[in-house]
Amino acid sequence: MKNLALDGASHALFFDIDGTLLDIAARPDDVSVPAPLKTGLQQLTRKFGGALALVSGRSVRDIDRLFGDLKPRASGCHGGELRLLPGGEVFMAASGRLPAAIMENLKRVAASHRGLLLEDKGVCVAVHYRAAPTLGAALRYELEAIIARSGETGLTVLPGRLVYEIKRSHVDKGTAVEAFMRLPAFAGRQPVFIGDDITDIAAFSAVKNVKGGMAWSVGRELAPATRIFDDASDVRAWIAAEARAELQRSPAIAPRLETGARNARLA
Ligand SMILES: O=P(O)(O)OC[C@H]1O[C@H](O[C@H]2O[C@H](CO)[C@@H](O)[C@H](O)[C@H]2O)[C@H](O)[C@@H](O)[C@@H]1O
Repeated sequence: MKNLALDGASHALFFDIDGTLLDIAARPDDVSVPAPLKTGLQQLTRKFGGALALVSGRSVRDIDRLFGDLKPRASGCHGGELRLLPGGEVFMAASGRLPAAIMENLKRVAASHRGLLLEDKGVCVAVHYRAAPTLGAALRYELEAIIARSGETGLTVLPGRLVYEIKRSHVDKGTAVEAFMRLPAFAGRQPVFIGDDITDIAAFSAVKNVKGGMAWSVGRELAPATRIFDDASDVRAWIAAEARAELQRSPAIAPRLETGARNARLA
């Protein structure tokens, strides 16, 4: 078991979701969230004084669909959405949905090639090509041409795991981490970001800009992160061990998810 020696009083924890907390699946809706992961995150939220957030490319709405009652502090759409308080309001850090003309073109492209999947997440959009991996380079070219032809500035095509994300350029996972670090629950703590993908690099850089901040990658070296975990199950095992240690430290805390979510909201 990994002994990473984090201190609940002085660190803050940020987790990417797909490939970090959850195993990669064929389609976005095929992932499953093991119940022990939810209770583990709930215990860690308590241990770290509420200084824990999920920072994802998924929308916050989708995060809540997956994690149910947990409703953690979260950023969705690669920094485009922010929920700064557990169970609180979701703020749009990016300016609204993508223009209708761009959406139409993205839908046309997705429909014209077998194996492409368009995921409309509101302030960002994903075009998945996991089922058509050979399309990667041509698809990127086509998506960038759509953005360029639209005349719309401030949009980026961000490559991820067999996916291209179309998002506003002024937000990313790094700006999301910075927003959380300004909150009282996080301020003065040393942030740790755990992620597996190149879309996490902005967040890795953001935590490394804070004195004592640490960037930990999953499954591969991803500078400026250090590879710590082998895969998502390794991350989940570490969370479970940390959660067990926290339960032993304060056994009076009821492990039921509902209770934990309420406690997290108070943190
Ligand atoms: O930033 P993350 O929390 O890691 O989210 C990144 C994207 O994850 C999802 O797509 C990826 O995972 C799918 C399920 O395993 C997989 O089928 C797909 O190929 C991956 O790209 C999600 O659908 C996206 O919206 C997220 O941006």
